[in-house]
Amino acid sequence: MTGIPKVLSIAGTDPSGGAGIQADLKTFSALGAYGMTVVTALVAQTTTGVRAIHEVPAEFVTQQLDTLLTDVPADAVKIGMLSDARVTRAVASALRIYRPPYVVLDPVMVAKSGDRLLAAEAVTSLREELLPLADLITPNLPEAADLLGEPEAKTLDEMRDQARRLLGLGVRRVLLKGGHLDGEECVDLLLTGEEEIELTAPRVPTRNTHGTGCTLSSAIAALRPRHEGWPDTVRAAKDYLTGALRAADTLAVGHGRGPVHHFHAIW
Ligand SMILES: Nc1ncnc2c1ncn2[C@@H]1O[C@H](COP(=O)(O)OP(=O)(O)O)[C@@H](O)[C@H]1O
Ligand SMILES: Cc1ncc(COP(=O)(O)O)c(N)n1
Repeated sequence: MTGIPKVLSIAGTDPSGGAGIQADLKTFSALGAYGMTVVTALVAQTTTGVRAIHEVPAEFVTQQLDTLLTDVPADAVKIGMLSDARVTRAVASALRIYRPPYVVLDPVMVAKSGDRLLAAEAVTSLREELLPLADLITPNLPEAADLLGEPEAKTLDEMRDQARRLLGLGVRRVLLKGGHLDGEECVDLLLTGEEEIELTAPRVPTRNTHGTGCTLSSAIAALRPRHEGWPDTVRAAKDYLTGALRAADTLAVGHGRGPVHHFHAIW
């Protein structure tokens, strides 16, 4: 495409600015995209964890989507926290109507603090209604295990097997993130149906990893309209995230797991 991509995040909030919709907008801006948002939940959270969640009614999520997308079509969409099954179905239904060219689904379930961001009973709707509409899903290891109803992968080989089984659920492409495994490198696996690609980055020695998943999925959505294909896009997005992690310790935000740092760069 030519021009500035208009990219939509459908997600929950983080007042500390490290994760959720706030992280998504920072990522879009840093990567030269025009950011738009549809809020699914207001979350009282910070670097130390989630205190409370105020859900947005599904009808109002639909109203936001209709209002926005009838005026401004999105060149790409990133989906994050959906909070419950009704919101999940509302988003699925809007995707069927508006058919954005690229849909990146980060199946957010549990915050790093351990708090649930998607009701346990909504996992079925996510799997059955939303997964088939996504061009790429970006689960971490606990999310992949939950989607498959299996124990969490502990090795790269187990990750590869689970990524293949995720494709078997009817998704087009899977980026299975390996940040939760130990090791000097953070290895993610991209399965496109045609290729299986290992994406490796040095593990940045920081505890400030709040918002890594949000940042990666947003970077993919921001970059996809201007890159050749998914492997190219995901590589560039991971490079951006690794840079943001390297810069994380220059920030001093909060008393818990601090956020990654978004800085402006030309990609
Ligand atoms: N310390 C780190 N250094 C470099 N990359 C990391 C680090 N921690 C996580 N990542 C990368 O950040 C992305 C998201 O990480 P992961 O922890 O797997 O998922 P989530 O943030 O959704 O829990 C992945 O690309 C992962 O490889
Ligand atoms: C609203 C919202 N969405 C997602 C996350 C997960 O964050 P992370 O990227 O650290 O896994 C979060 N903490 N809050």
